[in-house]
Amino acid sequence: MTSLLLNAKCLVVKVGSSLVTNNGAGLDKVAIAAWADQIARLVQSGKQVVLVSSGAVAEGMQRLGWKKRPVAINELQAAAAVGQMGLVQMYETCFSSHGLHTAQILLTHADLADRKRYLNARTTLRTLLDLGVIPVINENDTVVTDEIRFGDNDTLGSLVANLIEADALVILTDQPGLYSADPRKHPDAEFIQHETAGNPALEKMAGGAGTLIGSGGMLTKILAAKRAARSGAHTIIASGREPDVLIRLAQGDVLGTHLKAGQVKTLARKQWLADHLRLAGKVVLDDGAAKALLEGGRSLLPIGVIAVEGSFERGEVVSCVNAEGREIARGLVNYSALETARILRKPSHDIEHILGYVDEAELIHRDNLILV
Ligand SMILES: Nc1ncnc2c1ncn2[C@@H]1O[C@H](COP(=O)(O)OP(=O)(O)O)[C@@H](O)[C@H]1O
Ligand SMILES: N[C@@H](CCC(=O)OP(=O)(O)O)C(=O)O
Repeated sequence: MTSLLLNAKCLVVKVGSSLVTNNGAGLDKVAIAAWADQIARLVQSGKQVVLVSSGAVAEGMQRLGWKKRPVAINELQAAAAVGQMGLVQMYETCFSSHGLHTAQILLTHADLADRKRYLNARTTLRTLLDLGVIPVINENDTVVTDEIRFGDNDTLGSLVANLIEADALVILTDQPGLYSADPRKHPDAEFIQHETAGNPALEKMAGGAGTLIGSGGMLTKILAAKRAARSGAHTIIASGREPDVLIRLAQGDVLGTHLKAGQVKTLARKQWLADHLRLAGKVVLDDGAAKALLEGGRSLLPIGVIAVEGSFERGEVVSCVNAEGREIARGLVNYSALETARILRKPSHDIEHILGYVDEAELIHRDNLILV
């Protein structure tokens, strides 16, 4: 068995807060220099690497002399703004000693939910990679609030892997990988070396964050692997403290937990639809429409919709639920919630008569729809 990184050309490497900041003690210069050194060697060997780094809040707290993580969102945002300066300074210094440029990219959920901004981010990232620059990504903590933030960078890492259609996502953390239970609480837990990403059994093994510095714990890593697998990316969860971990993985050594992407790759546009973490609204389908989507691969017509919820606009992503309320698909709507409420249960040839105009015969075209 060889490492899933052996043949990967384009990778996303994510490093967690506890690693980057030495458990909140301040930026770990030695560790950061070691990852930069490894990434530089990977780039020199022809690979493309995007770095997703946490640690802004923890480093900001350290710089401001705050002992306790604040609860107030404005204080967290202030800490992130201070800490992000330290993070990028450190990465720039470390990578420039290898003759490599770095680029700071701060993303929010809204950036990836908006199709134009999503495509802009993708083009910029690809351009940077083609130029041999190392993009250093974090969430734009200063402008996001609790309801709209990714929160943990595992999720962000998987969305970035999907965005650039990376071959692998490497999540470096403070444990050697995934165990059958949190090893901090269950020292006898078994190590998981190989699994298929998306196996529901993994979610039961994974617990929350191990320290007050990290967020999300193993569960967000397992869910990130499931998400990344949809675009064909394998995930490796490994210890960032293991010497030369990235190099050894790239040479074929099996370190950490390898979560293989089992499923067929979803088209990039459909992947973008699936990656929406928050949806603008809901349409409830009758049984016939649900069947047409699930079994016939058909578009959703207004006649198959029995109710509408939320206040979405044309072009937003909505959830399609069956009569029992279970989500079966999601897609880009051609009509707003108000318009949909007026044309639901009606045949498409009546749309013009009801609304005074017609955009499309379908409420959601099958090219803009993904089953979930
Ligand atoms: N099944 C598990 N296997 C390994 N670690 C686990 C498991 N469940 C929970 N954890 C915890 O997840 C922690 C890593 O996640 P987290 O604290 O969020 O770190 P990071 O900042 O690297 O994202 C570990 O320190 C560990 O205590
Ligand atoms: N964007 C935040 C990261 C949030 C976080 O704690 O993520 P992680 O440690 O990767 O679980 C920061 O830079 O502080």
